[in-house]
Amino acid sequence: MAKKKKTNNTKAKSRFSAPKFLSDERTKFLFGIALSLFTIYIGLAFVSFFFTGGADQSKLDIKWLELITDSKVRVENWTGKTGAYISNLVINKGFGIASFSFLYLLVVLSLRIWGVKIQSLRKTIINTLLFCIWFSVFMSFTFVQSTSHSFLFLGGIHGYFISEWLVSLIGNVGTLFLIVLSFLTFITFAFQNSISFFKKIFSSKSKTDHKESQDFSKSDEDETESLTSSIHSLNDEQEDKEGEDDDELIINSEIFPEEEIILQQEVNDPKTAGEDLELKIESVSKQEETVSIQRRPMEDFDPTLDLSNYKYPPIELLEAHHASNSSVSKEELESNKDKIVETLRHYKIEITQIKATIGPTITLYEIVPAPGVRISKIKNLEDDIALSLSALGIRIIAPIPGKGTIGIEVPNRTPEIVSMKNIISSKKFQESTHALPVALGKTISNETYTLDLTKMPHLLVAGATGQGKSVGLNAIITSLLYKMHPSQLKFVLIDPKKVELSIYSTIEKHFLAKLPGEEEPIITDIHKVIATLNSLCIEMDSRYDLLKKAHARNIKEYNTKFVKRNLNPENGHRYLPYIVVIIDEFADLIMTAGKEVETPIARIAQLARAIGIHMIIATQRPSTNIITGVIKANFPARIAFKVASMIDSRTILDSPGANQLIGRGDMLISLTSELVRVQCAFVDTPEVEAVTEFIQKQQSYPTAMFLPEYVGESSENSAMDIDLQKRDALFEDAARLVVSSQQGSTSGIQRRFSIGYNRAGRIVDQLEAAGIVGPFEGSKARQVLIQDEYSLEKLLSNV
Ligand SMILES: Nc1ncnc2c1ncn2[C@@H]1O[C@H](COP(=O)(O)OP(=O)(O)OP(=O)(O)O)[C@@H](O)[C@H]1O
Repeated sequence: MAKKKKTNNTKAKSRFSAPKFLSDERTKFLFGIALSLFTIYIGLAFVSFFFTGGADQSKLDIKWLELITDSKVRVENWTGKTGAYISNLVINKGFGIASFSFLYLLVVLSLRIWGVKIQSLRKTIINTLLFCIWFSVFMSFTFVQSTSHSFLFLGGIHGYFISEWLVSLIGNVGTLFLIVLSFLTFITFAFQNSISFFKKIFSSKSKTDHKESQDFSKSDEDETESLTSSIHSLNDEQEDKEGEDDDELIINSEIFPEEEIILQQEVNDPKTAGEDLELKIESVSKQEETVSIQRRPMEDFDPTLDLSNYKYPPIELLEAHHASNSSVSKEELESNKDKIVETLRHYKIEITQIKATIGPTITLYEIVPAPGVRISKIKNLEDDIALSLSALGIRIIAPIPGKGTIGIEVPNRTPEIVSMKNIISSKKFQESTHALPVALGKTISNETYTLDLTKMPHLLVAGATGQGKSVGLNAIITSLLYKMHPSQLKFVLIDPKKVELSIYSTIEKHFLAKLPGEEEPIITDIHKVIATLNSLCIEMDSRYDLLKKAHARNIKEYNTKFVKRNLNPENGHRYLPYIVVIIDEFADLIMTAGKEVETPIARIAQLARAIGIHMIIATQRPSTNIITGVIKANFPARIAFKVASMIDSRTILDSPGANQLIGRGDMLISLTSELVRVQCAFVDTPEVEAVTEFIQKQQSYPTAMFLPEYVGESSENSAMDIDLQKRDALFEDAARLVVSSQQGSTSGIQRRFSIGYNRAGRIVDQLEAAGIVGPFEGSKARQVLIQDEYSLEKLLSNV
């Protein structure tokens, strides 16, 4: 099977790839030069033909062979006999002055060889040829009389014959109509939105006919301008699609990397069972391919333009952490294998095959039990095997999903540190096309493990204290800092412990978002946390409104439209950066504020996926009163570091396993139902500081990104302070709205009366003071205390 794939793959490659010498840089270079010179030569020949064609004509009437062999024959054309001959052939005997379009084709071709892609080649060739044919007929038909005494056929012989034939067939009027029709057909197919262009021309024309508009000429101009730009943008879109196709081809060819195929082959190799089992050691390349950091190409409208000189942090800021790395010795592997086999035999379990895959901190022994052995029997021997190996953190996976083997994970005696440097520079991370790429560490087979945060779409991180949670969060933030531009990503950092995330306060103006008027970029105070989370809910609502207005289904579509300049900033549209909310000690928040934080978090978690707000919440207390059902339901992606008990593991992952981890960054990741064991990349505080310092030194935005203002509807800001004598002008109308709809939400009033959030908030406070709505209840709408309009009117007359 694997072989088949491989041959198919190579076949596909050979079918699609050009001969090797053609892709050679030197061949391309020389070919490019040759074609450019040839283009100039032909250009000169054509131009010269206009001046010298008459004089040369008689000399060109001899046979071609004679012309080139007889050196006595001299011509006036600046490019000699060849140029004169080609010009005469292409212009006079061919397409007339329309032949100049061939020069355009040659220029496009030369540029393509030099690597400059201005248009799709196929489209250019087809359009140019069609235009050339049409134009030559048009020129012949239009100027047939005026050039009858000249040596030059403006439409060439081709145009002359076709137009003569058409005139004889359908007459002058018919030919004229046909020429106009064919021109419109050409335009319609060459430019996709030309129909709407024409429609707009006609509609604007009819409008102006009816309306005696004074600035007639101005509006017309505008119209044309916008249409031209829409034609451009459409062309660009098409180009992009074609570009995407190219990309897809490359990606497809990378779907089955060779290493993987070889690996599969090994697994499928039939292996004879024997008394003395031979240990097969899976050789997984320790050093994954690394690449120098490459940046994504810029798009039409460049959201990064404000900080166009921004430099991404260089990889040298991170450390390699090589010092303590050592590999697992053959003796260690053999001895572990013997102990596993011995323990299993002790319980009368025979195995037919055993294979070891060495990971950075653990080694996976895969065994194939003899027929008839019950898998649950092996699963129950976890403790016995751990005892015989005298190792902590043995985990048995029975069976390994999709492999048909049983896995026994045994910690290595000397674990290796997986450095962030290695992970960031890995090809997999550098070439990842994820919208929010996160590099977490290495899997058991030494592969870099990356995630797309937008797909999660929220992440729950839990683990006992000291097991690597903070390092894990730093790894996530660092990998995002290495891949994203400040205009594309903002963090909201919430850290009740006050110390863990403070390291990032220096990049406030580049990468952080906070409430307006806040001093501290990292949110530590519980009241501010509540305000920030509610403010994020407002931001979420306003983003949804923008998406609705733009007819976009998600932030990606919206931003693409914005980048293509299809959305007008004057209508409130703006480039939407992704917002990643990181809460370091979630348990603290739930303990102190309970529902007040749980509700907005759940709301964001449920709805924010499409509009680019993603949450990562971390906790060291994985108990059910912290990770509640609501939270669990909304955080399908979870990471568990080592926890104390199986119950904790179940709370986080819905299955045991996290209690058997070895700590120091050893983690289990649950995305779907499957668990993946990954060694988290290690990034030390000085490394993070170096990265943030590098960013901080660069030009920044004037402030952090401001989240929408949230009116502190906190209970302390009580209704008692409100003076009802200074009621808002909309107070009574708002009261009627609230009572008739029986909904006391600030945003409802804001929308209904098209007023700002602050004013709507003040009105709601006044309504509360007047006893029309109840007190603030988190992000839920307030209770309406007046049931009918009659009671309301009575109350209003007394206020
Ligand atoms: N990926 C890793 N590789 C190697 N060592 C690690 C890794 N992650 C953590 N460690 C070690 O474990 C120690 C504790 O890690 P960390 O501070 O991240 O734990 P924590 O779970 O955040 O603890 P707390 O909850 O108390 O903040 C680190 O100082 C480091 O020595």
